[in-house]
Amino acid sequence: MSRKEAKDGVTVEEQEPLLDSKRADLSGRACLIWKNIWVRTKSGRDLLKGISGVAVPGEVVALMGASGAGKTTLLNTLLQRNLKGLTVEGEILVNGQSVGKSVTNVSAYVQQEDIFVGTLTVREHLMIQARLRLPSSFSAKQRVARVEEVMRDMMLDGSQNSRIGVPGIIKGISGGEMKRLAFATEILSNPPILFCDEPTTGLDSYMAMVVVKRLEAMAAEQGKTIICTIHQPSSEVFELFDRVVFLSQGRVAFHGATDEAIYFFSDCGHLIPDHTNPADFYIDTLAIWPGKFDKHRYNEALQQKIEIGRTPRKLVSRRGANYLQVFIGLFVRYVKDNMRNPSIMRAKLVQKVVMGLFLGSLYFRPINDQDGIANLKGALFYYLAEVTYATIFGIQTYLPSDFPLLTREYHDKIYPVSAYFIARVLSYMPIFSIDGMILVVISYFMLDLPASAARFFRILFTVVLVEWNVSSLGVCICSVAPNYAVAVSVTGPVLTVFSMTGGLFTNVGAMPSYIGWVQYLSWFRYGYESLVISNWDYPKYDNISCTIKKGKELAPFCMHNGTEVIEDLFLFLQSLSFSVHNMYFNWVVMLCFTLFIYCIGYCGLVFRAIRNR
Ligand SMILES: Nc1ncnc2c1ncn2[C@@H]1O[C@H](COP(=O)(O)OP(=O)(O)OP(=O)(O)O)[C@@H](O)[C@H]1O
Repeated sequence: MSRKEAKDGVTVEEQEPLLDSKRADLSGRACLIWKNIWVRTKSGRDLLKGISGVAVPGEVVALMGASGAGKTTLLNTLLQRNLKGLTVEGEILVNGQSVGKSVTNVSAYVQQEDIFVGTLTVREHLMIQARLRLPSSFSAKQRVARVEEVMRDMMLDGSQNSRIGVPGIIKGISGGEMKRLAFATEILSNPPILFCDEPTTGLDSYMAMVVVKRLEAMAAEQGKTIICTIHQPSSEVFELFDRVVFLSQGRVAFHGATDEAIYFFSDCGHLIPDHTNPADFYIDTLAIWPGKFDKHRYNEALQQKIEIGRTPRKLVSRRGANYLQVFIGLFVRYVKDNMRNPSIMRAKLVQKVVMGLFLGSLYFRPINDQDGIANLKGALFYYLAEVTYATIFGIQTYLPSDFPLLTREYHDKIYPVSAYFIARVLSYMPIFSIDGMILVVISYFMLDLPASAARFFRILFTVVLVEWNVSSLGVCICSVAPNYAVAVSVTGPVLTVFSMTGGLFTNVGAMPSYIGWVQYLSWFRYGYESLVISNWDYPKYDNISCTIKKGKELAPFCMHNGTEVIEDLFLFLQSLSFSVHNMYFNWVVMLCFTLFIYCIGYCGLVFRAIRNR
């Protein structure tokens, strides 16, 4: 874009096309215009009042203005996001075409808040993002090459093997590196338009300068159209922008080249004092006189640009990765995250070793009298309780924190919710199977359970199935509940009800019919019945003495063998159709429940993700 000096010393752009036809055909370029945008709240308040503007390839446009001027509202309107409860009128065109919400296909959005999976390294994060964002036609080699290119572009080579970290929780890369990583992530797929919300917030002046210089270089070298909101830039940073849009009270107070601002303000009788930060001066001045720009010749030039920008040109949408590729990317991401999360991996496995040893030591005696029977009944129920509480609260501690990243990437059209959901569930599956197995393996012989491979595997599989059932409920509640606090508040009572109706604590056969149905939802019921059948229906327990308290007293009610124990338990549960034939039926029921509960969770998550745009 060439400029010439006008007679009055004002620099104006020559009337050349915004995009010549050759450049437009280079498909990677996009010209964005917005015309006569009105944004209104339900109560009738106008947040944006007929705003128009243009952003062209090769330029960085800064949206500035005092707090509450409407910068974020304009950015959201251009991006078609966060507009709940607002009505929007006006025209938004990319290369002369109205794209609506599909603006996502030709743009990337670097949001103010950086959200990453903090356990990954910079390189791992970008490799996974390359899998998620680059077309499936890219080979592994090409993905590596692209990642290395953006790391070089964003000067992240030095920190590529550092963990990203979570500010205030896990020490990781610096704030500046995190911001550059956010840019690197968004430019991987080489979008023609880049929106940035406050890209320098939280950075020191040097880092802010580095970030804006990178933006400037990307615009100049790659022909990107870059639009950022920015708050109080230093003079040096301000001068780096090609074009500034000053907003005041929902109107455009100035829209033009950065170096034209000084002439516009002096035309309006506001000469910038020496040693003053121009951005601060302009914003302070704007607050008191919105509306002057409408009559100024710079506005006429702007309107002409907008008209030229309306001419339809070719626009190539981003092609994404296929389903399998994004699924693999997400699965790798969450497996790595789980493996590196000490509370999920190490703490859980150590906990199960400790609890297995504790349980085995507590009931470490042969099952040869009535005390042994009572102990073993409790120990079998404890298996279910241990895999229930630790699993569900373990999932609920971490899963809700996935939601912000999920909604962001979902609305960026990087993957569908189903790919995330399946990958997340499958990443949890090995952990929430192995820990139950550890519990059983460690305590099995200490509890004097049947020395039979078939019995061992039946008990093991029953415990694992219960754990899968519990995991599905944990994931489901987190997917449906609006936040962690609600999820935990709902879970506590649900677990109490299910454990109470599981068969050990309550004579469920005598429960009133209006509440009795609850037991049919409880994995405690199905799991306990299968454990009872697997264990007690075994010849080992054929010769049990009627004594209690280490052979000193005779028990008032005596069970002489495992069959009598089963009969006694099933008598207690008689009207529940507990039966020795239910072993495999219970497994099928628990599997079906697991799948059904996951389906409910998935639907709830999709609903929440869609609403969160
Ligand atoms: N959804 C909404 N409903 C009602 N009012 C809103 C909504 N969104 C924004 N506003 C109001 O619109 C005005 C402009 O807000 P906006 O966030 O766009 O300002 P901003 O220039 O980005 O300010 P800041 O620099 O403080 O972020 C504010 O007065 C804000 O309270």
